Amino acid sequence: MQQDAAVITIDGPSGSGKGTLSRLLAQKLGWHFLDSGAIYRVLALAAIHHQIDPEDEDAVQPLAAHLDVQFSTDDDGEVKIILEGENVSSTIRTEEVGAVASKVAALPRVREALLRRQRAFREVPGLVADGRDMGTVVFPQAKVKIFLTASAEVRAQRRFLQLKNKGFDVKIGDLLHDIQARDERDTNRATAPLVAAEDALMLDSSDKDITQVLDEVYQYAKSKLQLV
Ligand SMILES: Nc1ncnc2c1ncn2[C@@H]1O[C@H](COP(=O)(O)OP(=O)(O)OP(=O)(O)O)[C@@H](O)[C@H]1O
Ligand SMILES: Nc1ccn([C@H]2C[C@H](O)[C@@H](COP(=O)(O)O)O2)c(=O)n1
Repeated sequence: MQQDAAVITIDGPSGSGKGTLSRLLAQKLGWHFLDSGAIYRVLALAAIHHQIDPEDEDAVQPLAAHLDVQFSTDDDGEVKIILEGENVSSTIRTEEVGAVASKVAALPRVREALLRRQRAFREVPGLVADGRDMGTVVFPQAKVKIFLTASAEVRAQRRFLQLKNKGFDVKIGDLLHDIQARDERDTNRATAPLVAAEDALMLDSSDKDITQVLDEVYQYAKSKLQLV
């Protein structure tokens, strides 16, 4: 039953490695995976396509409530995202879409409209949920909560390598500026700000590679959930 499914939440700022960690952890456990940032990014792209002002709550709320999006996972574990019939899996990953996502995400009625959609990902045997408010708002009853951080400079460097490898022409100074602006907006918004849940394990990944982070979180989750 959906309500019986265990949940592990992984929250933190942009580029801290939440997505990478959550995907690997879900694979290791054989659990489902929710990339909640992708939902906000898809909504941002829909707003761009429909020429809707991302700060106009009255216009964005109905778009969020009726968002025509499907998520599917292929045999290699790759997630495919279809918005209004179009494959947007890579388009949503640009910094431009990320910045608009951060604006639509600041609107309280938009967040409310997306709650049920996110909670529907909770299925047996379990869910690893990645975002900003997974442990505080969406799944406050989760037994395992992680708040993953890294310095802004380390996150900008990681994003630089990631985007370079994808063939994007980017400057590290611009990326650092974007990351700091996004941190500021995500942390200081009134509704569901980026903040660690009181019962979250705080983990700074600045000096750890992803294998170390995964191992630490896996051991912690195993002991909290009493998995063998
Ligand atoms: N511990 C780590 N050490 C080095 N690189 C890492 C580490 N964790 C993640 N990365 C790399 O950093 C980049 C950003 O990671 P990722 O996309 O997982 O971050 P994120 O927190 O999900 O960001 P966003 O919230 O913006 O989606 C990726 O290229 C990833 O491979
Ligand atoms: N649970 C969430 C997930 C994401 N957001 C917002 C904040 C981010 O700036 C933007 C894009 O997220 P990313 O893909 O970079 O993780 O979406 C949020 O407010 N709450």
